[in-house]
Amino acid sequence: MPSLNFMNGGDPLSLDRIRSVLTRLEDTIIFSLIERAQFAHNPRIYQRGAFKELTDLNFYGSWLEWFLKETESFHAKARRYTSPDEYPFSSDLPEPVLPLLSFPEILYPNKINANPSILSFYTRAIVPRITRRATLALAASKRANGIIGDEEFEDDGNYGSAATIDVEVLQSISKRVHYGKFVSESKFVENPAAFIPHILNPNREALDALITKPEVERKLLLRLQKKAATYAQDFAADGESIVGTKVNGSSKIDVDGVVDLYESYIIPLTKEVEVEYLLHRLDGMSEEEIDKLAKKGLTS
Ligand SMILES: O=C(O)C(=O)C[C@]1(C(=O)O)C=C[C@@H](O)C=C1
Repeated sequence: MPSLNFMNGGDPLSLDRIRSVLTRLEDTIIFSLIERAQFAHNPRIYQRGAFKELTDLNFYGSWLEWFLKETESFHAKARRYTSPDEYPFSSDLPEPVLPLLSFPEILYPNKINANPSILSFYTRAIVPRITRRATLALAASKRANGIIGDEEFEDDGNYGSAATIDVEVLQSISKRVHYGKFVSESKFVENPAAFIPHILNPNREALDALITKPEVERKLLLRLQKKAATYAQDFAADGESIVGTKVNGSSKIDVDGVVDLYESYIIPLTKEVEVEYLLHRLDGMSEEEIDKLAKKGLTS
C-alpha cells in the first residue's frame, strides 16, 4: 500500500510528496472497490450477532469486526500500528514482536482516529451502492434457477471473500483520511501565524477555509472519474479495450459511486481530520512557545 517512507530521510512534510501519496492511494481504493463489487452486498456480515459461530467464540461484534480484529491482531504483531500513518479499527491489540522503529516525530501528538466514522459510512452507504450490480446479477441468475425469496438476492454467501476485501478497502480509506494530519501539519508550519488565532479562539469555519483548496479538489474529482472509468474497462486477449462490455450484465464498478465516495465522504472526512488536528496543535504549549512559533512564521 502506498505510503511515505518515514525512514528514508526525505522531507515528510513536503505538500507535493504528501499529495502524491494521496494520488496513489486513489488507485488502491478504486481497485479494492472493484474487487468488492464482484460480490453481493451480504448485509449479514455487518450485523452484530448475525453469526452464532462468533458468539460461540465469545466475540460479540459483527463478522466484519471479527475480521478486522483478527487481521489487525496479526498486523499489530508486525508493528503496523506503530507507524505514524497506520490506524487500527479495533482496540486491545497485541504488542509487536519486533523492537520499535524510531520514526521521526513529524506530527504533533494527538489522539485523533476517524475510523469509527469510516466504518459507519463504508458499511451503510458505500457497500450497498457498489455491490448493487453484483446483487442484481445474483438475483437474475437465482430467478433463472427457480423461485427464491427477495432477501436472498443480496446474499451470495461469500462472507469470507467479501470481508477480506472490506478490510483492505477500510485500511486504504483510513490511511488516506489520516494523511489529513500530515497535510495539516505541512500547512501549519508553512504559515503558523495564519492559524494560531483560530486555534486559540477555536473557529472551525475559519480553519476549514484556510485548509480548503477548491482547485485541488476539482482536479482530484475529475482525475478520479477518469481513473475509475478506465479501470472499469475490460480488455480483450490482445489488449484491445472492449468498450461497453459488461460483466454479468453490469460493468465492473459504479464509476459515479466512486466519485461520490470521495466527494461526499472521503474529502469531507479528510478535512474534518485536518481541522481537528489543527484545533489541538497548540495543546500543552506555553504562551512564549506560541509567540515564538507565530513570529517564526512571520519571518520565514
Ligand atoms: O491537498 C490538500 O491540500 C488537502 O488538504 C487534501 C484535500 C483532499 O482531501 O484531497 C482536502 C482539502 C483540500 O480542499 C484539497 C484536497
